[in-house]
Amino acid sequence: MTAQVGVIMGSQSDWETMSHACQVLDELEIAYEKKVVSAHRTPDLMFQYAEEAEGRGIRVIIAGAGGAAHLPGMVASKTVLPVIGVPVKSKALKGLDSLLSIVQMPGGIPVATVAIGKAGATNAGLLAAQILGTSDAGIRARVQARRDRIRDEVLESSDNL
Ligand SMILES: Nc1c(C(=O)O)ncn1[C@@H]1O[C@H](COP(=O)(O)O)[C@@H](O)[C@H]1O
Repeated sequence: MTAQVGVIMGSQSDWETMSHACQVLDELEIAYEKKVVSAHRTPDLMFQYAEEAEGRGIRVIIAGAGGAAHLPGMVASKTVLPVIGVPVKSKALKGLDSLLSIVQMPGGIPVATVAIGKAGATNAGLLAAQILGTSDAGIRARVQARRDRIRDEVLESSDNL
């Protein structure tokens, strides 16, 4: 199946976080590709990836990076596909640096920024699914079923107090 979501990250060390986005996509039966691409360390590959993604059938890009997290914004500058930025938790500043680097885009080039770390990566997977779901009833139904399951788990959690 052709990948509809491109999951990219600045370093292999981001995988622990970004794997949570991929888990959601697996769960919702959405085809994706995953790759290490860095604005800083592999700038030519980054531009090539951003320029070629749409032509390969990618519809949404999830980009995770930590520290001076320029990857999501730079990718967004080279494609009109929606880019979801995941701030990876950094050691020195606990991801606040990543968050601010990703969220404070100049007007005109948006990056949809989620929360720092695992919850953000999970939500990035869900947001990508919801974007694809606007034109795919099957994905919409699977997202709704996941919501229903979470609701039921929360309602049942009172029984274990
Ligand atoms: N922020 C970026 C970019 C980028 O934005 O292009 N490339 C790598 N990195 C980040 O550097 C951190 C440390 O990377 P290493 O663990 O490889 O030293 C990672 O969180 C990565 O996302």
